[in-house]
Parts: sequence; C-alpha cells; structure tokens
Amino acid sequence: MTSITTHSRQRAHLRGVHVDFDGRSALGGVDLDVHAGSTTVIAGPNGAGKSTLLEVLAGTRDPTSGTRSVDGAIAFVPQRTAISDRLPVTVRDVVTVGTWGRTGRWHPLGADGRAAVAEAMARLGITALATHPLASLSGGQRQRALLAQGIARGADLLLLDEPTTGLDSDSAERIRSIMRSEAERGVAVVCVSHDPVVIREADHVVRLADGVRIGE
Ligand SMILES: Nc1ncnc2c1ncn2[C@@H]1O[C@H](COP(=O)(O)OP(=O)(O)OP(=O)(O)O)[C@@H](O)[C@H]1O
Repeated sequence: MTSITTHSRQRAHLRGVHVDFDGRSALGGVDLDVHAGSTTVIAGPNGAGKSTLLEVLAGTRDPTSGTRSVDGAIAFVPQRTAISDRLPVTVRDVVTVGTWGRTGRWHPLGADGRAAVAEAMARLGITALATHPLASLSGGQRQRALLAQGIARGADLLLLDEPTTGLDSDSAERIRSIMRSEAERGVAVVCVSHDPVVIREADHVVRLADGVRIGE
C-alpha cells in the first residue's frame, strides 16, 4: 500500500515562471505545484502557453525568469505527430528507449528492463505489434507505443502532450485509463489537453490564457 505521505509528496514546483520568445511573453508569471499520485491537466486555447509550460516542467526549456524545482525522474511523452513516421524502428525499440532512464543508453537490457518493456507493451495492448515498424502503425497505435515508452521509464513525473488528440474513443479511453492507473501507483501525471473527458477526469485543472493562469 502506498502511504498518504508518498501520495501527497510534491514532485514539481514552479514559481513566477516567465518565458519570452524574442521579447514576446509566452508565459507571464506562472505558479504550479504538482503532487505524486495525482493527475493535472493544463488546458486553454491555442497559443495560451500550454506546451511551453510542459517544456519548462520537463526541463527542456529554461524560464526567462522564475524558479523550477523537480523531485524525481521525468518521462516525457510527445504527441505522436511530433515523431517522424520514417524512423526505422520497431515498437519494441521505441518502448525500450524508455528503459534508458533506468540502465543508461546503449547498455544491454537486463531482466528488469525486459520485464518493464513487456509489461508496458501489455498494459497498452501492443504486445502483438512488438516487431512491427513504427511507420506501419495507425495514429492511435503509435500514441500507445509512445505512452508505453513513457511508462517503461518508471518515472516519478509523467508528462504528456495531447495524448488523446485525434484518437477514437476506445484508444482514448485506454490512454486515460493508463493515466489514472499511473496516478494510482503514485506517479505525478501532467498532461496538456483540449479533450473535455481528460479535463473532467483530472484531479487538478490548470487553465491558461495568454500565458497566465485563469479561473482561480
Ligand atoms: N519556439 C518558439 N519560438 C517563438 N515563439 C514561440 C515558440 N514556441 C511557442 N511560441 C509562442 O509562444 C506562445 C505559446 O505557445 P505554446 O505552443 O506554448 O501554446 P499552446 O497553448 O501549447 O498552443 P496550442 O494549443 O496551439 O498547442 C505562442 O504565441 C507561440 O507562438
């Protein structure tokens, strides 16, 4: 059983985060706290700063000013459209990359890594696709492979960029169910989404407009 202490543990903490692009403000002083064992959705209109905020959380973009602290390992699941469909890799290759966070790059997979890859593929229902090229998958299957990569990492903070966009309702439900179960396992799940069901099911909703939080 996971203790209440573990579940309420703070995983990420942003204060006064500003991001400017060429002198234009994309984020104008955002505060955010993310806790273990919860789901947080970043919502808002196009251009509101959602992806920029996710990038700051991920550590791939430095704030122009403000502070960021993150406690634990991060897995980032990009939108499937952000990945080239020409990459000559199989589904198992894609999921195996997730274990690099455990083993270090290019190290042979040990039994733990192989088990993590197999479990992640089984949870996403893509075991039968393991040897298929990424390029041969449908959009929904590709998004599942990317999420399997994210959970194979075994991270404390799982960041997802629009994971259900363009998926049919069964595929979207599978993705939502994995997000819920990861949170139940104690992971802090943060996702950018326009999907009303994802937003309704979230423990916390951060609404952005023009780079600032609204509705609080
Ligand atoms: N690399 C960049 N260079 C310059 N401007 C950028 C860059 N990335 C984002 N922006 C600008 O910052 C603002 C916020 O962009 P961001 O992508 O974070 O919004 P978003 O809420 O994720 O939008 P969408 O829903 O369309 O994905 C926009 O005005 C965008 O044009």
